[in-house]
Amino acid sequence: MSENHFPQRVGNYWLGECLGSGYSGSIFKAHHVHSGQIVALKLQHVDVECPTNRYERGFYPSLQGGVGMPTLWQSGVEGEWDYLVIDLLGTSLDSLFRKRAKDVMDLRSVLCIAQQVISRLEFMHNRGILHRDIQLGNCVIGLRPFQHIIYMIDFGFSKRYIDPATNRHIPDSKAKRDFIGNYWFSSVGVHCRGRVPSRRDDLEAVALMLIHLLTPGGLSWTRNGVPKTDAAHDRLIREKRDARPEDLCRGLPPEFEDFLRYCRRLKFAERPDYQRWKNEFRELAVEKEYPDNDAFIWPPPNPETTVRVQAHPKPPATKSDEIERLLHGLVNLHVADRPVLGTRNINEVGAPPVQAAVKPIEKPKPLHEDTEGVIVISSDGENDSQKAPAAHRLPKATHLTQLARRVPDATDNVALAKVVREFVEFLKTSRSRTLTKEGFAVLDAVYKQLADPSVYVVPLRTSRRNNANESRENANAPLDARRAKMNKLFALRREVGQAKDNKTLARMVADFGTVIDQSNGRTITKDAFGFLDGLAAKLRAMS
Ligand SMILES: Nc1ncnc2c1ncn2[C@@H]1O[C@H](COP(=O)(O)OP(=O)(O)OP(=O)(O)O)[C@@H](O)[C@H]1O
Repeated sequence: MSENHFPQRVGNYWLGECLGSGYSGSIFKAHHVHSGQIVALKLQHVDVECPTNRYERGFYPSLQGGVGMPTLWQSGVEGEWDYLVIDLLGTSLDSLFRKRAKDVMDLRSVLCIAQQVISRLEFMHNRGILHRDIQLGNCVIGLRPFQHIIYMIDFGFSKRYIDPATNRHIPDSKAKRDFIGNYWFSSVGVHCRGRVPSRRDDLEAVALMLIHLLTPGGLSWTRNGVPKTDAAHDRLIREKRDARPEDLCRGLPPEFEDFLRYCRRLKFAERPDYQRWKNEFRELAVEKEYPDNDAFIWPPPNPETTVRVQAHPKPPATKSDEIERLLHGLVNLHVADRPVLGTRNINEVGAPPVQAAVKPIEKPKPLHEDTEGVIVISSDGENDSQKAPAAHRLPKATHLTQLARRVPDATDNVALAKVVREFVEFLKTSRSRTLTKEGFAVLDAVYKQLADPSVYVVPLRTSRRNNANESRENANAPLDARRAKMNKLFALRREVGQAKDNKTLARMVADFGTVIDQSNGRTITKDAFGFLDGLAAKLRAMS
């Protein structure tokens, strides 16, 4: 349909420049004939094959008032034109990304997109609506002063997943159905297996979109453009279906693979834990020392801090990769029952281990910093002559995970003191003061080793939902909460030297973990370091 056929005026609006055209209509900048208010007007001929304006109109009222949801100012049918008048918004993420000369988006921006888009879906889903067409072109930034907010647009494929008649979730079905969504980011379940879309699929699309932004050249099945034949579409479907999360996310912070796997494990009618994933991505941002908020700032401020991942498909494994994989496998191999530290008091400690344990093998340093699986952080500090020692330039998570794995083999207090000392030294040289989940895993392992290695212990780090409640409570008395944390850490630091046995130390480690877990930002303060230093010293003294 030629642009020349569009009317000059629709409803109370004069049409201006065309902002974009989709499958069944066009969007114009428009202004109100009386008030001059500038808006976006989505125009569709009433006879189009796919009358999405008609559907969209039905969803807007339920979405009004939500952050990042465009306001619907007017809608109707005039003559042969169906129109929606909504807020004029800014550029789509797709255009922003394409206009940029870089092949990947910076991690900070991607983490902001993750948090904001998950929030938008949480809002939509809470209103009983699925988006069903999550893609970069349907996420747009606001105009000043809302340029840091990402808006969701295009509800033409949306659907209510709560049946208004029964108030129940729509049923799953195995019946053959037409595909609704987009080629790039629609979930494997919906796109490749013909499943009925539900909340989990909106979220999986977000996961794929985030991974796409961080992958040079994008997800492999997006590289040949829109498939033009059935055969090309079938090939795309096969490629998407067969792509394993670990391959798609190789070299990315583990949160992205975890998120994709989480979405794929959700049951059809299950409510996703939006808060958990917003927290995961926020905490990753804090760990990377980005600002602790989700404001989308474009272009990214300098110096831009990026993670670069290896483009897929991965190159053939080199000899050193092979060796590294083998060694890594050996670290995880449990060939004998490991001796345990057990519950002991001062008089009992120091006995030699009853049985030789598998000696932990240090993961060899990567030969090249940009070797597969290693994140290279390019920032101002990259060429800094005061670089951290090479061992600390392993991804933080990997290093801490290795430490946690070594704890069960520390079968006497001297060995345990050595691991704790290494833990403290590592945390001290790390740029971030946040205790990550891998850091908590080290604490868990130390606690277990001190208390009773033979029983399962509840992880010290609680689920994010509890934590969110906690911070809400703390929001009423943030000063008190901070003071309580400082007092507790101060007391632990002071008392660790007086502990009489390993059980007491175990209790102190548990208290320590709980205080850090419940604090805002899970920061390791000076007293926290003091406690860990004291713990290492005490263990050595008790050997
Ligand atoms: N409110 C808005 N303000 C500014 N630009 C907009 C607005 N809504 C949409 N656009 C622009 O128009 C493009 C198409 O919009 P939209 O996706 O809503 O239309 P559509 O006809 O459903 O498109 P498609 O068929 O591609 O899904 C968007 O990618 C965006 O660039």
